[in-house]
Formats: sequence, C-alpha cells, structure tokens
Amino acid sequence: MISMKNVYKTYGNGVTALNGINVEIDKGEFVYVVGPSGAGKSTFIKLIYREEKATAGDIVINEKELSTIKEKQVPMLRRDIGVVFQDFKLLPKLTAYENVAFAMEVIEAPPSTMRTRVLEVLDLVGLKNKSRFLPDELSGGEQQRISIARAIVNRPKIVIADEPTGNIDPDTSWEIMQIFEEINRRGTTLIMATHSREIVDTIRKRVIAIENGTIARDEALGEYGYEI
Ligand SMILES: Nc1ncnc2c1ncn2[C@@H]1O[C@H](COP(=O)(O)OP(=O)(O)OP(=O)(O)O)[C@@H](O)[C@H]1O
Repeated sequence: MISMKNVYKTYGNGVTALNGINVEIDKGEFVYVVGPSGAGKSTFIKLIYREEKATAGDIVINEKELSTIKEKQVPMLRRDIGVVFQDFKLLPKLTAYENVAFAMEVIEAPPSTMRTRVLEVLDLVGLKNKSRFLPDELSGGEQQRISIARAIVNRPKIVIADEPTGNIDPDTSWEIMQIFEEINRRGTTLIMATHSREIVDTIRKRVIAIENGTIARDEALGEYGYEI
C-alpha cells in the first residue's frame, strides 16, 4: 500500500529533512509517526500525498510509483488519500455541511450521492446536528471533526493526519482518536504524526520514530519513547 525505498528529501535551502527512509505500510495498518521537532515527520507525511517530491528514492502509494507519475495524475492519487491538518484548514465562509460537500464537488462526484454521503460522515463524527454551522461557530474539536469528515467523504484508502490533536484540549483529543480508530476499523489505513505521549502510550499501535531524517525505531505496538 505504501512503500518507500532509500528515500531522501533535501529542500531548496539545502536542508536535508529525510536521509534514507525505508518503510512498508500495509493496508489497514494504524501507524503513529513520532520524533523530535524538526526530525522530518511532516516531510515524511507530505511525500505520501505528494505535497512534496522526494529528491531521490522510490515511493509507491496504492501501486502508483510517485517519481514517474505526471503532474496531471496527482489529483487522482490524492483521491485515495484523505488529509487532516493540525489547524483544520476549513473554508471559513462555508458551513460544516458545505465544507464536506466541497471535497466531493472537487472530484465531480455524482450530485445524487452527495447529500447522503455528507450526512453519513457528519453522523460518523457526531456532528449531523451542526451541519449548518460555520467553522467559527464550532469549537476546535468540532472543527477538527468536520475536517475528518471532509477527509473521509470520498472514501480514501489512506487517511493521513499531521498532529491532528495539536490544537485541541486533551478531553476532546480522545474523541478525535475514537473517530480515527473507527475509520481504521472500517479498513482505512491510518497514519498519524503526533507529539502526544499520552495518546501513543494509551492507544497502542505501530510506532515509527524519525530522528534526523532516518527511522530510528519501528515497533509493532510501540511507545512514544521521548521525554517531553
Ligand atoms: N518547505 C521547507 N523548506 C525548507 N526546509 C524545510 C521545509 N519544510 C521543512 N523544512 C526543514 O526540514 C526539517 C524537517 O522538518 P519537518 O517539518 O519535516 O519536521 P517535523 O518532524 O515535522 O517537525 P515538527 O515536529 O516540529 O513539526 C527541518 O529542519 C525543517 O526546518
């Protein structure tokens, strides 16, 4: 499902963020990506959804070799990947419903399925009753739940979350994690970069630790492993 072989990433300013990454992630796995600040976690995640291109190495996502795909094929690749950000990135002038529906409009999904699907995912994240609210009328946790609904509405094979609980209070973070676990239980591969020791050590999953651009640890049911 996701494979990286000898992957390097050096940014335009000369900073090498990833320095020889080799990893395989199978369909249906739940993986935490941990590591010190600046270690390369976000870069690792950005390579998966082709926000950034690798400088060297092979990356295969859902049978597609990223180094050879053409720019115009990138939107197709991204259809199979839902992304959740730390700062939600909701469109402020659209309602919760419209933010989620927009993700379907972008890929020109048939309008007949749209309403059912949007309401289905809003229900899954527990916010069907707030579908008409604007983002700034929602709490941080609610906004994140809308952004998760948006990430899954097109039924991607992979969901990637970069510090999804970074801007959310601890109680609400557990609710977000329950939603991720449910999405994963339904068969979606889930990859989550996080600085939360509490989450990683409580909801035990595979842990990939990145340090100085390389994988320092890869454990089936790992621990966070860093002092904060
Ligand atoms: N767009 C960019 N241009 C240049 N350098 C960058 C860029 N993005 C990241 N870097 C550098 O690459 C290195 C890895 O950054 P990255 O954001 O991947 O780390 P991280 O592990 O996600 O950190 P954090 O936990 O603080 O979010 C850092 O030295 C960073 O300064």
